[in-house]
Amino acid sequence: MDKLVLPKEFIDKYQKLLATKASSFFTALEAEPKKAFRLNPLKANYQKVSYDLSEPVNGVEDAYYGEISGRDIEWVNGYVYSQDPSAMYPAEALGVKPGQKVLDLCAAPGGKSTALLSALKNEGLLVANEISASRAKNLRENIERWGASNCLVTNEDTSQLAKKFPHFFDAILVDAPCSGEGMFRKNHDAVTYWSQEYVLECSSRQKEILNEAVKMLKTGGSLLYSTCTYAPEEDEKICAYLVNKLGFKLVKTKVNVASAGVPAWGENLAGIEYARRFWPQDEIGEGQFLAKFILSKASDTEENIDDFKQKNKKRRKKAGKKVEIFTKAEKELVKELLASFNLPVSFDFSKAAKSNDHVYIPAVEDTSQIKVLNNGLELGILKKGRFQPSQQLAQYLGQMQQERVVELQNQAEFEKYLHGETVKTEKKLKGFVLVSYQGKIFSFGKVAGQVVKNFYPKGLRV
Ligand SMILES: C[S@@+](CC[C@H](N)C(=O)[O-])C[C@H]1O[C@@H](n2cnc3c(N)ncnc32)[C@H](O)[C@@H]1O
Repeated sequence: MDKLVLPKEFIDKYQKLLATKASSFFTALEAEPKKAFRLNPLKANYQKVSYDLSEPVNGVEDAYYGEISGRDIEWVNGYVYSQDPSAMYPAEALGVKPGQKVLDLCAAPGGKSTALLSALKNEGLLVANEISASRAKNLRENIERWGASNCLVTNEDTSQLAKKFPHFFDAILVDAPCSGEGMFRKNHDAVTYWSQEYVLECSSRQKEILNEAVKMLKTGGSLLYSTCTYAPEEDEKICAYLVNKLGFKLVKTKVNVASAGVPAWGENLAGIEYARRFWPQDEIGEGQFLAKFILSKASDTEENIDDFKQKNKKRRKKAGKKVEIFTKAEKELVKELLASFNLPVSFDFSKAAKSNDHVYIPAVEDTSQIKVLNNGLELGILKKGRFQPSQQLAQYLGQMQQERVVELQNQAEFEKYLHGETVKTEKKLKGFVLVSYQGKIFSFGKVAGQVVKNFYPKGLRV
């Protein structure tokens, strides 16, 4: 990588803000970035990976320092997620519990969503939203790999989402779009976007997003605000906005590493020292800021919330949701395939629905008025009287030990499969099987004779 060249305005700003500590900040920005990964506790035997697990990330469950590749079987089958170590702390600090209704408002590519899904343990709901359509596609793929069944992936504008879910969530993560100063060390090009005007622009956008987020949180619910920038305008000052304008209270989190929020940068707000700043000189990871809040009292009256709900009901009626018949014969086809595999105890086929020939178990029943990329667990597609299981189902079944599996014999076979080619098998099986490599299930295949036909999705092939 080329040498990091910081804008003069940036240097002057942090020289002033950090005074005697500035030189250690600038020196740390020239050091190597820290790399880490999280394991996926939703998968069977999830700690059986080929990586060195001797250096855990302090205070983050199932997280370790080290580098992984997007070609590794562990990545392909969702056993690991590569993440900046300091970016692991916001989801940890939110402290969600299985069964809660959680929103990740700015979710792509999904680092924090996958951590929230691990914490939810398949119970409750995660709505993972991303405003950019291309980034939302990537989010969907990462969530599919994780193998969870309780996630709604949406591609919505925050205000539209707020209309849909008034005071609905127990916990919300706002990992806000920001000026990205914390990215400078690992991506030198990120510097080119930086200016003080951009910092202020980001700060206004963050307030707009939070104005909508508050409408979706229950009274007493938790909000975790995070950025990957050091700028006080986007960090402590936004905390002051949340407390002074939106009715939040700053609270302590279980994260006790890194540095404290700086009172002088946040209008001397009570509790700002509970916020955490991850500086590169803290030697944990790249840049990150986090603060946790409780919503003391929703500013809308209960009447307003009821009014919201009524309007939503009317809209749904107006949209005249098309009911698609999922016939008994179709259900039997799906059940027949599922019967060949071990299913998690939480699996509940009674909720299965059909839409445009796709069979799925919804995480949210009514999704009218919002753009949905994936709702719950996609089981597969009905095609000409046949049922073809989905990639998400293969990843979900990877939560359990399975018997109907074809194990690929070597790296060359694995790469062939990822490329979309068929492979040979000696196993006396017929029809749909799970395909695994190094004991890790990552796809469906279909056996005919001694050949495993490739069902790894075209969009994922490499
Ligand atoms: C810091 S990134 C999120 C990283 C993600 N939480 C993770 O851990 O992988 C911020 C995201 O917010 C999205 N974004 C920008 N404006 C938004 C808005 N108004 N509402 C929701 N998301 C927005 C960006 O496209 C970007 O993907």
